[in-house]
Amino acid sequence: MENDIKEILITKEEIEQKVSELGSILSKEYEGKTPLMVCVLKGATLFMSDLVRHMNIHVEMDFMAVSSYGASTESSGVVRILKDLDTTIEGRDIIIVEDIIDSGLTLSYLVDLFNRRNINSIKIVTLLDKPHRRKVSLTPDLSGFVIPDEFVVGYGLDYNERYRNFPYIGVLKPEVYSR
Ligand SMILES: O=P(O)(O)OC[C@H]1O[C@H](OP(=O)(O)OP(=O)(O)O)[C@H](O)[C@@H]1O
Ligand code: HPA
Ligand SMILES: [Mg+2]
Repeated sequence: MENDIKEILITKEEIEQKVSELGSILSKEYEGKTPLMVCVLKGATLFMSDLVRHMNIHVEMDFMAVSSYGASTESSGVVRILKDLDTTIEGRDIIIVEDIIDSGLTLSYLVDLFNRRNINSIKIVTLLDKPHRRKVSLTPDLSGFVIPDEFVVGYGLDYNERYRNFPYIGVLKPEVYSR
């Protein structure tokens, strides 16, 4: 299983340190407010669950499932909503929590959707940003690591639903997805 990884890009310790920093920044930015943290399933689950434990303000959590990759390393370009929010978001301060922004298609779709629903504010926090592959212009408000144009897995990120449980971010060997 670990043989499928070409190199470790970000270690477990580096992730822990960064997530703690991001949690502190968000706690200060949202002091006195109760933001609604929206986790984009499934990739962002590990990041979200660690991030909220580094926030010392009240937060609410909700989950949205969208999918555009399937069993591929390229976005299909078609974003499908598989599960919508349970919470009414009118008037809320929304923090969208993502594991990675790649083409930007998933998030630009979600941001457009939220902006049509009378919210108070919206910010994007992502653990990883892969800016070289953007197909739409989109900049996160807060990002953990800018990474090169390689397909990565681990800490929530998958290839064909596997590798999400790896504690680090690793580059997948190309032969894994070309075989
Ligand atoms: O910027 P983009 O090119 O849109 O790519 C980023 C999105 O792709 C991945 O999700 P995916 O659709 O693979 O679903 P998953 O989170 O369940 O793996 C990832 O978790 C982001 O949500
Ligand atoms: O590099 C990636 N890895 C896993 N899932 C992804 N979804 C967009 N980019 C990636
Ligand atoms: Mg995926």
